[in-house]
Amino acid sequence: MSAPPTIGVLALQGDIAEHLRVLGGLGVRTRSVLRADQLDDVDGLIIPGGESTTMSKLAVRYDLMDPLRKHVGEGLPVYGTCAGMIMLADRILDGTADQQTVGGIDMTVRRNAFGRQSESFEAQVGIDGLAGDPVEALFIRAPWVESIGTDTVAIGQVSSGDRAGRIVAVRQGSLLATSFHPELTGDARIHGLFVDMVKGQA
Ligand SMILES: NC(=O)CC[C@H](N)C(=O)O
Repeated sequence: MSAPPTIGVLALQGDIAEHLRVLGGLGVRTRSVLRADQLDDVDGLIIPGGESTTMSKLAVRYDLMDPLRKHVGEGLPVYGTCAGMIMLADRILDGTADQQTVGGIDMTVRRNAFGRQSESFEAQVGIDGLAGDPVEALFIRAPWVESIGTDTVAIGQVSSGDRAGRIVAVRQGSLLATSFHPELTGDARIHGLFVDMVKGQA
């Protein structure tokens, strides 16, 4: 049997521990990534939820922005949740003037699109390719995907209510992003999908 893959969590800011915990339950090796050279040691990377403007500033300060772009360009599988989704977007709306992203997914993402922290909510989201019930998705000052390019696949949309149809999960090649936080709701299926992507099985 081949060794389990090592999946890193970008540890600049955000809900790092929660992702490490879910990954640990899936039998992969994990490590926190804070330096560019650590990117060479991982088979996949998660960019957590948090605050994308802060994460962006810290990535620049820690000399991680260009190395992250390089690894994404070379095909490193990366999964971004919420602020992590924003970090993976080629284009953002309602960002701050100096806000940079790693990019990689051909999409336009609107920050804080679902409203303020007090308007955090849960909704059921069916994810294409995921067996079983829809995911109980938790949105916290979440972005939505305003538009996607031809190579980007919308794999999850809000199914009911006044946000029905909003794209909240996308995949483009080895990159995956969700507006919501499966690391906080105890449903490991999306992390499982990402582990399969890292293994080249999805
Ligand atoms: N829960 C989150 O990750 C919130 C994201 C945050 N609103 C941002 O713009 O970065």
